[in-house]
Amino acid sequence: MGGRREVAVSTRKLTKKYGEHLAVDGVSLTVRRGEVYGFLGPNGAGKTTTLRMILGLVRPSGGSATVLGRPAGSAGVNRYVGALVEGPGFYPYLSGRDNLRVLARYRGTGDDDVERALERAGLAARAGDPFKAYSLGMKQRLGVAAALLGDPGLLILDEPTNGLDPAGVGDMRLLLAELAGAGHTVLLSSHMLSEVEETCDRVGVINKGRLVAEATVGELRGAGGLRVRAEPVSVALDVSKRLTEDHVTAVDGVLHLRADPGRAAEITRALVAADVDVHEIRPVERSLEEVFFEMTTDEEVAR
Ligand SMILES: Nc1ncnc2c1ncn2[C@@H]1O[C@H](COP(=O)(O)OP(=O)(O)OP(=O)(O)O)[C@@H](O)[C@H]1O
Repeated sequence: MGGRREVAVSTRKLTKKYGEHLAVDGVSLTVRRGEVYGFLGPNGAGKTTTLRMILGLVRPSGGSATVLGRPAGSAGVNRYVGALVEGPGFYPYLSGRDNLRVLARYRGTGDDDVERALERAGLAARAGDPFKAYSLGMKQRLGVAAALLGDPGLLILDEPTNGLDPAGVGDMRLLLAELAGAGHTVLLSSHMLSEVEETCDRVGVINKGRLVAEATVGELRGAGGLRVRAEPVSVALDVSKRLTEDHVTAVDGVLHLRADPGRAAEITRALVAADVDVHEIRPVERSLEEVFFEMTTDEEVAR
């Protein structure tokens, strides 16, 4: 039950340091087979670096990643993985179709596969145009088409809606739904909640290199919270973090705890036991946007 065969991607305390900077800080996430998983976070949160480690393109400073039951980047595994991570090097003077044909040769697939990928990515009508004439959105579609070559079971797409207009975003949503319906697993990143909330089965939220939540969209939305005004704020923050495994943000001296509102009495007791004066503690209902904003707001900046 729930064994390795159910898991498409799993990372354990995956970490990447650039000098002293922790770009990815102990990320443990799980993508199940057949699901569309949204990896959500603001710019610079560490999404691309995490995806690159999962693909074996960047060596982790610590922790590990497993893809389809094998170590990330190990021989043979990438055959089952299609990826769009920062524009692949396309030849500017070749058409979209010919660019894909070159890649298809590497992947050991044929022209039928290229046509199917172009069709699925919504690029068939312009497949004969040179790459350099493509708009950003069309380049993005070509990147997705390239990821689809060989019909891999697992797709890893870094910001696939980047540069797409609203119609393009809608098309991408349909494509993802179609892929999921056909049994593919999709791991995609985005910095826009609205882009993942309809499409994704589950969401991992990353902020400043750390995974701050992993849940279904429904769970995130339903997740209760508590608003606490207490002094001294720094002690209240420490206690709250301890009680909620770090799921606390402080905005203007008010703490927002991602915790079951039913825990209000327990949390109050712990605060008082730490000599904190509790002025107010009450449950809060928030929209998904607020939940996301709270989880990804830089405490220091917001204060
Ligand atoms: N090769 C590198 N050398 C040094 N720092 C890096 C390198 N790659 C990424 N970083 C830093 O690591 C952090 C995370 O970057 P990353 O690109 O993974 O974030 P992201 O969530 O994908 O953001 P974006 O959506 O802007 O691409 C950033 O602070 C970035 O500046």
